[in-house]
Amino acid sequence: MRQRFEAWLEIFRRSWRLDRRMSASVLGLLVLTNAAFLTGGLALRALVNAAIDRDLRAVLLAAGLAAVAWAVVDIGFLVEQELRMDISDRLGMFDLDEEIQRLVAGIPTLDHLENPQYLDRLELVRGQGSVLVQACWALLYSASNFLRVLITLVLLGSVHPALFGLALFALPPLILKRVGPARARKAQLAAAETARLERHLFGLLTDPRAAPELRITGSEAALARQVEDAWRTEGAIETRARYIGAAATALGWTLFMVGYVAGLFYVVYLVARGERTIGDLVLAVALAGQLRSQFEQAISQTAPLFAGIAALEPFLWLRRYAERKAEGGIGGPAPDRLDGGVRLQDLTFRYPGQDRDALSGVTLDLPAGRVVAVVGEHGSGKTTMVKLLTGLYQPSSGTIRVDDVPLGELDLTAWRAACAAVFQDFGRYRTTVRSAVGVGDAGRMDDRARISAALAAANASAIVEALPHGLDTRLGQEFGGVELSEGQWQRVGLARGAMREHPLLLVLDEPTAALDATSEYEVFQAQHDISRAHAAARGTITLIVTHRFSTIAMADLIVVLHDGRVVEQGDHATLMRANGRYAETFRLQQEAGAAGVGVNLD
Ligand SMILES: Nc1ncnc2c1ncn2[C@@H]1O[C@H](COP(=O)(O)OP(=O)(O)OP(=O)(O)O)[C@@H](O)[C@H]1O
Repeated sequence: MRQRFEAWLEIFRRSWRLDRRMSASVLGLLVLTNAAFLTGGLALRALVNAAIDRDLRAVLLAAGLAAVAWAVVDIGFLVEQELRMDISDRLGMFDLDEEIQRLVAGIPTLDHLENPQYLDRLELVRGQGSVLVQACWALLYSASNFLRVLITLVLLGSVHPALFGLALFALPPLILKRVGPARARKAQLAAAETARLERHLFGLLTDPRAAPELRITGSEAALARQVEDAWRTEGAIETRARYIGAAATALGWTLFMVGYVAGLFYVVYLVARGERTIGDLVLAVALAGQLRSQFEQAISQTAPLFAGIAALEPFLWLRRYAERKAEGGIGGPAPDRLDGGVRLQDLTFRYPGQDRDALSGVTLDLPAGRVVAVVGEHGSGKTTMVKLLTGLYQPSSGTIRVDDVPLGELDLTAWRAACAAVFQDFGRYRTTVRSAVGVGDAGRMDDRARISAALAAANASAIVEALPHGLDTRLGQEFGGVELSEGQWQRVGLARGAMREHPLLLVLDEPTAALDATSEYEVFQAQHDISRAHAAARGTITLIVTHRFSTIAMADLIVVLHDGRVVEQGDHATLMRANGRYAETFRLQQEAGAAGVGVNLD
């Protein structure tokens, strides 16, 4: 509750900072319209009294005052609403939405991207900045509206104290109105996972890369049905919530109308008995009618308020989550060079929601300045090890030490800046070639000389030379650019990985899977020289993950993983002499290579 209050207060402060004049105008208009409303009510009473006394001058004066007052109420409301919307849009889009994006992008690890709680919250808060600000201002507007209701009740009470009772009948619509949004909020959260699934499946159906497989397998119709099912499930959850909300609202207003009609009948009864004047009846009819529309307005303004509350909860959750995650990222700087190396100590990691470890009790020394190859069957934990080494995930237990300093005590961002990586799921950036390569080192995105050097290191210069605008050629057919083959995309990815000069840890996770054997050999030869140069400059460790053994015989250390554990390690000659798993697969691959068949460690 306190956090919510502080969040609203913070939004007010931000509104104020964004546009003081406009914020002050909205506040001023809220005060002015209420004062005008009270004046209008009093003028109406004076008008009725003057009419009964047949005092024409007083009638004209009161009528003029009432007309001006009601005009200020109506026009003031319209202007105030416009200004409020304007602040909400500006602050929401340019400040809060940006903050949400910053929070999302600023989380230094990756595990949240697989955390359903995180993804569901993100779904609810994405692009909701304006809704949050609108809610915050709607809170003030609602307060001003209730003040107006109070003024009306005081005026009604002056006709007969029993008319105060009308306020009680206003409670049911207020209370029952909350049922709808509360239900909708729960329904949205319950349907968030289905909504994500629907978007994912729809994305697959419209993704040109998935299209060939879908067409050949003929599974588009089945996938489309799944999209439809997910959509229906999502729709059904939300529709049910809407029906319940509508029924509750209808019940609330019915109860209010019963009280309203009863109140008026009572005044009519008093007038019939001669205990009240016709003037009292006119006042009661006018004010009670206003009371109804005021309640309607006050309650309708609670809709943006509740929408804001629905977005505030995930917003605050996301903030706390990002803060907690960022805490792990504050630490010492990365070393300038590696002297000892990186040590994995009893390292265990389990993915969220999984029932088995992806890595289990791994203890391993990666000596500075060495080329280390990690091999193992599919699912043995190679990529997981890479993700832990680059700080993308936090280990479940055990430690990683960089020259004896636990990775957890280093500033994660600084450590990442000292790493360079090419992953097997490399990105296909549909931008210019310059950006697609340059993003490999954000600080040097416009350094054409560095980009050309990185392309040369990845044996990709020839690809760029053949493009119509060289480095400035746009990639990606769907954006009117040039489409690359898988192997060409992979070389661009390799060039991106080569952007950072002299990293401390260079990771190549299956970097050549899309290349033919000759290209792969060339890439590894070139990489070998680059790795040696890096090693001499900063003691860089090059970590290569691959299935093809022919390319790693030259590594200084080969680590064989099986089922998340290290089962063999040593250089090629040692492992061949040991005649274990590695030696067996190496021989099989050589024989298969001669026969043109692929063999992995599986
Ligand atoms: N994001 C994830 N969520 C849950 N489990 C995962 C995730 N990524 C990998 N795993 C599981 O962790 C284990 C290790 O996976 P990892 O990707 O590290 O294997 P790998 O050796 O790199 O495999 P490959 O050679 O196929 O790339 C596997 O059992 C895999 O199913």
